[in-house]
Amino acid sequence: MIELDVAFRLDRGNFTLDVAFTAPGLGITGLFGRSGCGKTSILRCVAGLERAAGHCRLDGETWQDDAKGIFLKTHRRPIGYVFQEASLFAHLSVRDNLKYGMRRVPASEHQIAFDEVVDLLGIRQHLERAPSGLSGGERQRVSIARALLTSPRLLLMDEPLSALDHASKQDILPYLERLHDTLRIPVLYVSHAPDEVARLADRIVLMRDGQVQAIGSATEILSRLDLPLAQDTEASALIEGRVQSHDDNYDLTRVAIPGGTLTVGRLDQATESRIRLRIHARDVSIAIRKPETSSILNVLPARIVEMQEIDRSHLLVKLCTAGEPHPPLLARITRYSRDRLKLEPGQEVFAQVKAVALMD
Ligand SMILES: Nc1ncnc2c1ncn2[C@@H]1O[C@H](COP(=O)(O)OP(=O)(O)OP(=O)(O)O)[C@@H](O)[C@H]1O
Repeated sequence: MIELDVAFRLDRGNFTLDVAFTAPGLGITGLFGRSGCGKTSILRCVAGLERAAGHCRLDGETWQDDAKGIFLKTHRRPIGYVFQEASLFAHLSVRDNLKYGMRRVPASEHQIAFDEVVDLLGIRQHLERAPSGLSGGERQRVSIARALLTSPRLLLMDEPLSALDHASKQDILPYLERLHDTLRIPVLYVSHAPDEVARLADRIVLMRDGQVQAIGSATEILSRLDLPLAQDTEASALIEGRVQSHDDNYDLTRVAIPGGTLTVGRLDQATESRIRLRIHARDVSIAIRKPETSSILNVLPARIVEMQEIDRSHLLVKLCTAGEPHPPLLARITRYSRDRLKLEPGQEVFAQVKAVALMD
């Protein structure tokens, strides 16, 4: 199993980066934290653009090891780097920008074909255009394609969506998800947007003041009440499911999840497809008896694991659903409701889920 293994220590006067973590060789590892906590510094150290003390290995290949006096220069590390702003050559067409990336590696080492990348990122119709004529989102897709065409063994993405407006972000996210599903290249993805991390990351490294505050699967980190992602207004839980059936009459889809079924607006996915759903805390309410007369379709038996007040009127409730492996759900309710329903940890309740979003 390919694995990224890093340990960096970097002193910059009033900022010290001191981190050590491993990331799996597949999927997206989100580096998440406030501005200035050291996310970009980690990417720069992995890329060899910054020289911290420590080590950096990918799949047993050492890019840096101070103990052994090893430090590979950036151009010798098989990485693709995508920045906030697309940095394309203005005088070259999109096609030539892409070819430029490809030429950086010998043909024998090409892992991904030109056409595959072009189609994956949906940029075929732009190939002969100049970068200046593209929208921000299109330019960023070209930058990602260019990075991929260098056949990297690790893709570093530093807030690739932060310079885009909301519509362009929504436009590009499905492409990033496709990359995730299609390519077997691990990605280190820096973001300070909880929404983006929840949508894309499999694993989250949560940073604070130059250190790793927590690390774990996205499901776990998103639902930990002691961590900032759960405190956010976008707080949500991820749940894995399987498309069970489609209801043509009502245009709905039934999704089997551990311990129950969710009925959602019709999904394009074929039956038996594995999918990831996101359920916002604000869309979950709690009932102590099974509601029989509600318009809400999704009612799941669950148990209260933990509760935490988030302000004077609201609290977050962490629930676990009935079936193995008991995926967590978050519910944002009022303190008043907690007192009225006399809710407490350990109690068996029903979670009413008002809305569910498909992640991939
Ligand atoms: N070249 C530099 N010289 C000195 N200090 C720097 C340099 N680059 C960054 N810093 C400082 O190091 C700290 C970490 O910066 P870094 O860019 O890694 O944070 P970040 O989490 O990526 O922030 P952001 O989300 O704003 O990009 C900050 O306090 C920053 O001011």
